[in-house]
Amino acid sequence: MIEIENITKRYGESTVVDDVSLTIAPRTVTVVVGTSGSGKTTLLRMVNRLVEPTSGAIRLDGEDNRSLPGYELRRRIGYAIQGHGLFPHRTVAQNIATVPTLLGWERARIDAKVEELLRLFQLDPADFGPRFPHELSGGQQQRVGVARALAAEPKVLLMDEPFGALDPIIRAKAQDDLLAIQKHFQTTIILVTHDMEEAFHLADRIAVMDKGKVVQYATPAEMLLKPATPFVESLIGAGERPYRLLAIAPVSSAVEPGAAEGAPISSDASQREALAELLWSGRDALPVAGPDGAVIGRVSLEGLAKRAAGPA
Ligand SMILES: Nc1ncnc2c1ncn2[C@@H]1O[C@H](COP(=O)(O)OP(=O)(O)OP(=O)(O)O)[C@@H](O)[C@H]1O
Repeated sequence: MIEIENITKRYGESTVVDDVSLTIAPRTVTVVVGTSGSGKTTLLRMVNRLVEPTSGAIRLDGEDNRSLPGYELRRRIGYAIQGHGLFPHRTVAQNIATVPTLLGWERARIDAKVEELLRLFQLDPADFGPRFPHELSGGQQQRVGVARALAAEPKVLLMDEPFGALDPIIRAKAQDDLLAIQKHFQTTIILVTHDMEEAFHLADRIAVMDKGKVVQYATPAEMLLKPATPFVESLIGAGERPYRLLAIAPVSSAVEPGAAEGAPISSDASQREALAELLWSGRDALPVAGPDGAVIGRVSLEGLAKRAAGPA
């Protein structure tokens, strides 16, 4: 659990993070979105104390993040940034081993971890381990950057526009990989992006920042249903793409197990029709009827929000 309590950061006269409070549940993905300069990066960096707050407190599992020296805190918290930040003169394996080495892990444990991570990120250890960063594609470098951030098995991973430099197709793949890995390691992730589609795809909860303040902190579905301010509404409405994606996909490909109340929707209907019905009726989920009329599962607002943001 991460508790951010009344955190403020001022530089001279300007308040760049203004009295922000957020509670982040363990093993969830929280995405911070907002316009450029709204304070997203500053907020993130106060968690691992790359930036010291002017006032307020941050607790990790109940422990104030000032109870450790900054460098020690940063060994415990993974940090991945845009452009990956790999050491150019170290191999991929050495890059991933950076923090475990600092922590004094035994060689065999480090080697096993490097191999496990490379495999998880679908990079053959024998082939990629000995390479240098410039011998990798952008997408591969990014994966190694995230693998390095996870090497010491941090409970918390901070990510600042980690996929910003990737083209849209690789980006969608990288996001899916991240979700799989987050589930595997049960990591708590805070990720900063300016991309709403990315936010909807990845987030359990989204924090929208505007001028240093968090103006809404909610699940994607809640945000779709009830944007807190016109600014949030404009962010959500920014792209037609999610709705187009929903319009071309049938409900049958979004069916989840489970029950829901009320009249069922046909599995042949479009996901956009299902979304319209959900929003219109204020329900979280609808039962889905198969071709023979029998209920085969449900379609949920949460599930559709994720799909709308996902790859086509
Ligand atoms: N060290 C600093 N000294 C003075 N002002 C700073 C410093 N760091 C950041 N700022 C200012 O704080 C504000 C918030 O910056 P921050 O990087 O947190 O925004 P952001 O939301 O992450 O923006 P972007 O999406 O453009 O990266 C900006 O106006 C920035 O100029």
